[in-house]
Amino acid sequence: MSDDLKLTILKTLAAKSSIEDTADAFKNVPSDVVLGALKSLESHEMVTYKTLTTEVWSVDPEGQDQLDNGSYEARIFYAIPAGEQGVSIDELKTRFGAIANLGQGKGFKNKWIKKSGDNIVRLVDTIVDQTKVDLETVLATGTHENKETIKDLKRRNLIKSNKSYSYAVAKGTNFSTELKKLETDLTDDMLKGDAWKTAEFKQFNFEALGLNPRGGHLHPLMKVREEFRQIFFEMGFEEMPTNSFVESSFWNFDALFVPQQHAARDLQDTFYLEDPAAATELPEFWETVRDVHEKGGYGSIGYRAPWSEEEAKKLVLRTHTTAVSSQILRKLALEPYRAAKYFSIDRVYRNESVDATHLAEFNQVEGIIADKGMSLGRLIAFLDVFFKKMGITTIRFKPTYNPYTEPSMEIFSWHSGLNKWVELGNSGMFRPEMLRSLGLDEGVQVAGFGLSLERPTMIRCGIKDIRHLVGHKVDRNMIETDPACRLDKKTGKEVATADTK
Ligand SMILES: N[C@@H](Cc1ccccc1)C(=O)O
Repeated sequence: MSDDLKLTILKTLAAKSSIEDTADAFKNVPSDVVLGALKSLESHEMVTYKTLTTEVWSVDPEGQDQLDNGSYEARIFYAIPAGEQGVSIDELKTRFGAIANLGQGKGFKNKWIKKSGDNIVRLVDTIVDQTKVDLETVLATGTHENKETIKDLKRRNLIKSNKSYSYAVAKGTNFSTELKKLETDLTDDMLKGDAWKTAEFKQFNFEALGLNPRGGHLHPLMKVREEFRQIFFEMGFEEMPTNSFVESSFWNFDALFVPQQHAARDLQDTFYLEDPAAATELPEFWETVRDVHEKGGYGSIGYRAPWSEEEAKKLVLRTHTTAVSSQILRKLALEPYRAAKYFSIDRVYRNESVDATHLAEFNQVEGIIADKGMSLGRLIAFLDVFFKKMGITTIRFKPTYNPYTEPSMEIFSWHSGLNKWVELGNSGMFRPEMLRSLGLDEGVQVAGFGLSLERPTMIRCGIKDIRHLVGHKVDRNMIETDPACRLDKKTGKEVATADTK
């Protein structure tokens, strides 16, 4: 804002005590510039001002045509020869086109012309083209004293209005012809002397909008995890507590009827703890588990191989969240029977070499459904609904082997982007060797399924390398801008689905 203009305003006020209309006083200054200067002076109470609004009319192209060539009604009038014969309506239409009707209408109203059979004849000898006269007035003065005329011309789309603003200005309570420079900061220089006592400070503008703060963004894994949680809750599941990454081999393997000689227990697959290396004791029912491994039971012949208590005590970083499910099922077995659905989503560890599709630590989404009469058919139906809720509409199953489930099924989904079936997870009906030795009643069937959290997240966010989901490899730009990574906290839902990516 130029101080010059402000000074000019103040000086004009000093001389005249008020400015009636800034449009007259500052002809060449645009009104928004004047307004800026006035606002600034007003904030220091040096002036007060009132806004004056004027409506200025200008001639539209159609009005300009009538200014140049006469109004439509005048053109029609002059096209009609004097005398009783007149001219045929058809001929006027051919000569004047669309404006013939408009001109005739106005001519009838003005009593210049009348209809006679199929012809139009004159009623008067001479006319005054009032429309043209009125348009000339508007062109010259920006308005017309007759408000009805303005209305009529506007209705006929011959003129249009433009508002212009100017201001009436008077002296304010702090009026002076000098501009004070207001301080914005209290400085240590001011404090060293007496300047702070007399300094005048600029007021804070509490109306100004601040910059939008850079908010946090959810990590894609957290986002997809939240979606899964919501789906589980919607479907009546309870969340299992999963706070311990370290479990005994007993819960991670033995209670699940994984034979002690199984390849998955090898050092290549499982991280064993060094210190402490072993759990001090096994749960009270460990002998039941030992017996089913060594000798069988519940219709099974067991593995008929030696089972070592020491092996079961070894502490491991849990290789799957089923190590948590086994404990929940044991708890359930000790309570009076009830149907139950549990889920967990948490970190597991496997001794894998890391590449674009493998991490040594990743997250599992796991669900178990315990119910009398639970069946493979119900599990398939359930998984269908479950994955549909994730936007994954096409799934299919392939038989597989797990030591703790029979039958077992791998879950595949059709990935339209990759144009192939991708494996999503694993599932099955827990074996009686496991359920009965955990203490669950005969007749209680338990279905389970597990999948990685990373795979659906990669599909969802279009991430090709799983390593880009962890640590410093996470693409911050993607997290901040990819709508798939923006989670609506209320609904937990997102726009993109596996099929649209
Ligand atoms: N634990 C299995 C998943 C699973 C859970 C429950 C039943 C069947 C399979 C895995 O790690 O892949």
